[in-house]
Amino acid sequence: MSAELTVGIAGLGAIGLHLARALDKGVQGLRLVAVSAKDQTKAAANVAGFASKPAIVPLAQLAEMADIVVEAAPAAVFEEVASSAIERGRVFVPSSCGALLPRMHLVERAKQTGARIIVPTGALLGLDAVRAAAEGNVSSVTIETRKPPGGLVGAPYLDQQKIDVLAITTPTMIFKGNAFDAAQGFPANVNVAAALALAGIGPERTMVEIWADPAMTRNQHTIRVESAEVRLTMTIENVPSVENPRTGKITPLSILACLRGMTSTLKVGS
Ligand SMILES: NC(=O)C1=CN([C@@H]2O[C@H](COP(=O)(O)OP(=O)(O)OC[C@H]3O[C@@H](n4cnc5c(N)ncnc54)[C@H](O)[C@@H]3O)[C@@H](O)[C@H]2O)C=CC1
Ligand SMILES: O=C([O-])CC(=O)C(=O)O
Repeated sequence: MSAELTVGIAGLGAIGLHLARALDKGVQGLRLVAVSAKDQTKAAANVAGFASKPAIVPLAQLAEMADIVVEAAPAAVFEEVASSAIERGRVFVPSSCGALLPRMHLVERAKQTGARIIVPTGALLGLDAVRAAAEGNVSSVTIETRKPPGGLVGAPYLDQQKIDVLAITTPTMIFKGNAFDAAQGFPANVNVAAALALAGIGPERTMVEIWADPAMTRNQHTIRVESAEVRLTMTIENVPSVENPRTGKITPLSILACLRGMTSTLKVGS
């Protein structure tokens, strides 16, 4: 491994811009070299004060410049970012990991090109423990997500079911099903369910409940795992980002910790 790994970031929103700023402040062994954005002028203004300005390039060019490509863009452009990184044998770090579930051929392709796909814990917690449990005999994995209604706005499932989420006045379960269907119906809201499914027993067997709760001020996720060896119950309460209330502020921090773990001498947690 070279002494320094270069990083490219697709998307400069709630996740990407925070991560870019943190990398620019200096992280041992990592150097931000390129970013992609929908609005180039805004992106140029965003990186204008950086100590080391990254190049602003089209999505597919990130993989030409960076060892690690972090995807932090809408799920609609996931495939373009993922494919270019995987074809070049890069380390691909997806935020929109719900978009990976129907594209597991990318994992097969990565085996051929030598790329790695590293799904960060993101807005969730405890995926180290879930992965450990999954080495044994797991009988069930569930996640219950509760968000303020504003954190669910725009989900295709709500349109299909004609649910006006902003009209909800009491805690209401708006979805119950498996992680695969949850990711399809809520592509910008429950990437956490996809990450949990990938860490544990897969998207068909991982069960998801999504609640719209007007009393909530945080995005809350509770994981429950039952296995022959262990019982896990874990809750995270995420402060929503100002830029995007669907996204918890912990997410760019989690990705930063994930990247740091790729170069650090001491790495804690498996
Ligand atoms: N894995 C996890 O735990 C979490 C995943 N997410 C997901 O991560 C992704 C990013 O989330 P946020 O940063 O909150 O979204 P955001 O909406 O704040 O930022 C996305 C950025 O991508 C930009 N963008 C749009 N089209 C683009 C294009 N063609 N090329 C380059 N940039 C483009 C937008 O202008 C925006 O600045 C979303 O898919 C979100 O659902 C969000 C929270 C947690
Ligand atoms: O999973 C997601 O896409 C986002 C989320 O719930 C959070 O940030 O709490």
